[in-house]
Amino acid sequence: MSHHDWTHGVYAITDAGLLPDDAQLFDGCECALRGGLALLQYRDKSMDDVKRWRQARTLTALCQDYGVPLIINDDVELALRLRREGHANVGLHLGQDDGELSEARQRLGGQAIIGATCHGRLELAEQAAKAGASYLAFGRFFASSTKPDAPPANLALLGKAADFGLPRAAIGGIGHDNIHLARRAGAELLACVHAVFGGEDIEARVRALNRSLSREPPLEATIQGLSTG
Ligand SMILES: Cc1ncc(COP(=O)(O)OP(=O)(O)O)c(N)n1
Ligand SMILES: Cc1ncsc1CCOP(=O)(O)O
Ligand SMILES: [Mg+2]
Repeated sequence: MSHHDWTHGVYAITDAGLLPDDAQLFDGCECALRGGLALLQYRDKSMDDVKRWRQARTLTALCQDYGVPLIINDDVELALRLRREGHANVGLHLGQDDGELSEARQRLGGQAIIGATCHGRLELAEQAAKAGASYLAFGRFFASSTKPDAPPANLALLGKAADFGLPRAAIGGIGHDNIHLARRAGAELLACVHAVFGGEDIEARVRALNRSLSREPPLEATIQGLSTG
């Protein structure tokens, strides 16, 4: 677990429409993990607490096998319950309407990974950084079939967000054709639903995304290379 670098790479997010039952969810996530993930997020908007607990618990154990953190979307109570069971690899993602980040930080402790949605707004990123966020998520950058009405954001924002000193996640329509653009603009984490889970051979899809990323080093590495080389 400790050697895993969660701050760079593909950040896969589950979708209950694309992975409609336990078997498809667990199998799809295992394939994605085999392809190489920085982070996996469990995103399920249902009110079915029994299902959510069962699925999140199994995904936690699966992620542990691969040394990858599991991020719970929206639900601090679920994340807390898993951490209290001893799953130190569980984190949380909070949007602007999902509760106070500072309170979640207090409850989950200093070690938990907590991400924050900042849409296209640097002032939200500043607030989230001050409240104890571990990473800042920006977007949507491209058209998204998963969340078409998410507020749009401009890629130039990612460069401006470097000063917060936290990993930047890009989300919204990220896929094979544009992942390099989000990386080049500064995103360390490339968050995808459809590009990972929206087709056959999930492992191959993640491997292809990783190959695109390896051809496009992080912005800071490029700048450092230019200044030293
Ligand atoms: C990595 C990442 N970034 C943004 C979001 C969106 O969070 P939110 O605005 O709360 O919207 P929902 O996902 O809850 O619909 C995310 N989940 N993950
Ligand atoms: C949850 C969320 N928030 C902004 S866009 C989005 C959905 C991302 O899904 P996709 O990668 O399929 O566009
Ligand atoms: Mg949310």
